[in-house]
Amino acid sequence: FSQTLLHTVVPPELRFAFLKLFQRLFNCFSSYCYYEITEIDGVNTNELYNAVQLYLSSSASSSTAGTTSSSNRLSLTRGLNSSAITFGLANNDRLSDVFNGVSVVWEHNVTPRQSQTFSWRPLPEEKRGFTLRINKRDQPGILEAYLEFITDKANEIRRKNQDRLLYTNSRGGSLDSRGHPWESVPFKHPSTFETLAMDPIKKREIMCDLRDFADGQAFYKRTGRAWKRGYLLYGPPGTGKSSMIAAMANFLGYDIYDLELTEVNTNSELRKLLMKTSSKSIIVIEDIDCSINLTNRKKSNGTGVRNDSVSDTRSGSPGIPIPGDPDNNNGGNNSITLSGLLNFTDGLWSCCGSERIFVFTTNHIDKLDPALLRSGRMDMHIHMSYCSFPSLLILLKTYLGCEPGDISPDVSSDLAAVIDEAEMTPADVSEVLIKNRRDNDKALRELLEVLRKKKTVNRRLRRRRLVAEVEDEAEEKRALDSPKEGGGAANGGGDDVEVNYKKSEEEDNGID
Ligand SMILES: Nc1ncnc2c1ncn2[C@@H]1O[C@H](COP(=O)(O)OP(=O)(O)OP(=O)(O)O)[C@@H](O)[C@H]1O
Ligand SMILES: [Mg+2]
Repeated sequence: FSQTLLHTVVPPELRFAFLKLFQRLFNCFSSYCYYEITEIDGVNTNELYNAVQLYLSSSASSSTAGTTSSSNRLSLTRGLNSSAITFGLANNDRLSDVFNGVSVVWEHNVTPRQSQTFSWRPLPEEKRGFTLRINKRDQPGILEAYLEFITDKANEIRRKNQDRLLYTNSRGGSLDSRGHPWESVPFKHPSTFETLAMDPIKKREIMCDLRDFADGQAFYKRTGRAWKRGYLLYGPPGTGKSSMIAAMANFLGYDIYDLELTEVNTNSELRKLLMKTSSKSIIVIEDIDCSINLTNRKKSNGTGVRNDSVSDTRSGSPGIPIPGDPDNNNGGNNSITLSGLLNFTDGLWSCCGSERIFVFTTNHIDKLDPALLRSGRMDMHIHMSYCSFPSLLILLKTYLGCEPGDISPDVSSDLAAVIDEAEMTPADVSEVLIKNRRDNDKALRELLEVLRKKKTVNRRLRRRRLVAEVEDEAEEKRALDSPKEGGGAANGGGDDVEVNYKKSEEEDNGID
């Protein structure tokens, strides 16, 4: 009641001035420094807040030496489908900690947000933050080292926690009440580099590359490069591109942001999504050739409809994000373009975090714009191929528990003889193995049979294609040899040019 009375009687300006004066007096006489770490810092999520929360939750749960909570009340949370339980400080609870012999106090503050008359986006209903209290005489030496310690510790906890997060932008560009455009679920894909069937040498190369990247903070700083790396995975469906991404995430302990480009309407929306990704993450765009008209680098028609016409393609100089390009700072109506995507991976905005991996996948590398493929943009092109003999050995081991020594030499050489020509994907091979996993001999017999059949079919198809090609060539030759009919040369010259132009464009696109 007294508070309501105070609010109604005392004008807000006076109340504010009084509060400020009181704070100044308090600061003069207090022997402590206070640091506020709020959950949202302007537009961005404050990574330090998350780190502190993780650090304190582990301290609170294990009640390590030196850490004491002022009350026995802790909040417990377990996310949907998550296997980890997180301890947290309850609202407005305190916890004291000791670092390098200096004691500090943390307080978790949750206050209801003042109702606002206007806001650009819905804000969370409450303001959350931690207050760190350090004695003024200890503050100069300890603060920086302590915060660094907390950040490292939080990263370690995150890594130990087996649950990675998988984020999607299925809501399009709209934000939730905490200002996040991404929705997350615990990521539990069991694929690892051990279970991934591919050439072992190539696999080792990729693993070393990933390890070098994760440990390369000093290298990237020294060379003046942004701490990010791009991988392009290409190959037919079912060769393990998505499994490879999961294996990468499990190997490095990174979260995955699965970016659905068709849900993003404008380049600025794309940029906002990028800004809201955290470091130590893999940003994935699957089937990039299907998600966007990647040859269209021109301004779209402004209706939000993508312009797929041939006449609009291949404009602009490839490879360079165009400064001042209307696409890059559009008013909100333009649909997403290639230059927007290139800026996303490569422009200045792509460096608004660090330690990030971009992975694009495609079934048709020949359909991609050279701008996307140029070196420095996608650092490594990884071909996921049909099942080879070394890949088959990995599948036999994971699905049947068969070591190479367990397979009879005859069967082994029979398999080796047909596997390449059969052109079967690891997904197809694993289907046969799963079906017969109770009986290894039967599985191998059936697999051999399927591979042989597939090899025969492939040979027949290849022969038919060859005959058709020879016939086409002969027909073309006949057409060139025979004299031109009618007087169409003067009139139809332009058409000839048009046809030739289209043909060369098809060739450019890599249609073989
Ligand atoms: N190289 C591989 N090693 C192990 N398993 C594989 C491999 N490739 C495919 N598989 C199996 O096949 C299934 C499908 O593979 P995956 O989704 O990774 O293929 P993809 O290349 O991403 O296909 P798409 O191009 O259709 O997206 C996986 O669940 C996995 O079990
Ligand atoms: Mg896939």
